[in-house]
Amino acid sequence: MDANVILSMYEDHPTARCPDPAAENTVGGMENTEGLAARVIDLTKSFGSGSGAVTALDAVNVGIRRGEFTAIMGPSGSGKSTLMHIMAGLDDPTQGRAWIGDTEITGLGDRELTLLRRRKAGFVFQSFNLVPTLDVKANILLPFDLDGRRPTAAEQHLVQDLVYDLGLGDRLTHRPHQLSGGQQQRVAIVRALATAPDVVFADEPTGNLDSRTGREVLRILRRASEGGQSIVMVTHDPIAASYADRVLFLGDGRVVADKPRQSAEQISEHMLRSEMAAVA
Ligand SMILES: Nc1ncnc2c1ncn2[C@@H]1O[C@H](COP(=O)(O)OP(=O)(O)OP(=O)(O)O)[C@@H](O)[C@H]1O
Repeated sequence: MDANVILSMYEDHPTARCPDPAAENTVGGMENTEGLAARVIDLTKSFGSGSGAVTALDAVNVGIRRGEFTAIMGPSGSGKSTLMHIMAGLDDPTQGRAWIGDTEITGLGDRELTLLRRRKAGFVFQSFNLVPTLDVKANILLPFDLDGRRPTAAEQHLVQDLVYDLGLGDRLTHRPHQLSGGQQQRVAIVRALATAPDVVFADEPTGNLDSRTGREVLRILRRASEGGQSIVMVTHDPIAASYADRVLFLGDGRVVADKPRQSAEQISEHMLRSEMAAVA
């Protein structure tokens, strides 16, 4: 893994900005925007052009409530990762607007966006993993280092608790290549939560984990949301999604259902029904 790619999550991320978002500041289907940790309106994302063009997102409106654990589900190719990348300010929409907290990120300069991401957001993305030249401890403390500060006493406690809960205590001096995929994933999770960011974006955070560790991660994410952080998690796993307060289902680049907490059985049933509808 190229260290520059990983650092780019926290450092300047060169992207083409949405030049002049023309949409009115009315948020379809969203209540009071003050309670939202992140939101997007009329979000459209296309890749390619001409006959090869793909519409990954089609006029999506989503608000992520503060202190809520939101799961995003949907068939492969439905736009989950694209939505999360744009919400996290790691990619730009073709059209539409996006906010983290009260700050609109579409049109924001690279430097401001970097600072905002660094201070307000945490990331667990499979494609953005650990810096290979740093040991586990340094990887975990990277967001603090890049922000030019040391963790506060409370943050040190939080990190220690997370390291203990996720069984990484005896791995702090190891480099990523000396860890299993699941251990690397756990380090990424500790790093994402270490600064207690307002919003954590997690793409398949339990994907590489055995079921016991996966449950521990989900409990930790739930606990973080109960403490007031917002969690946005893309997952294919109905059991993982059953830990969330809210489940958004995407289909063909649109939000096709927005449900309050569901059991794993209800989620599986919904997924099955929508997959059958798609092939009918
Ligand atoms: N960089 C890209 N260039 C071209 N097409 C892309 C690109 N990124 C995504 N797409 C297309 O956009 C659509 C949505 O992709 P996305 O990765 O968001 O789906 P997903 O729901 O996260 O899928 P999965 O569950 O398989 O990870 C897909 O058709 C995909 O092929």
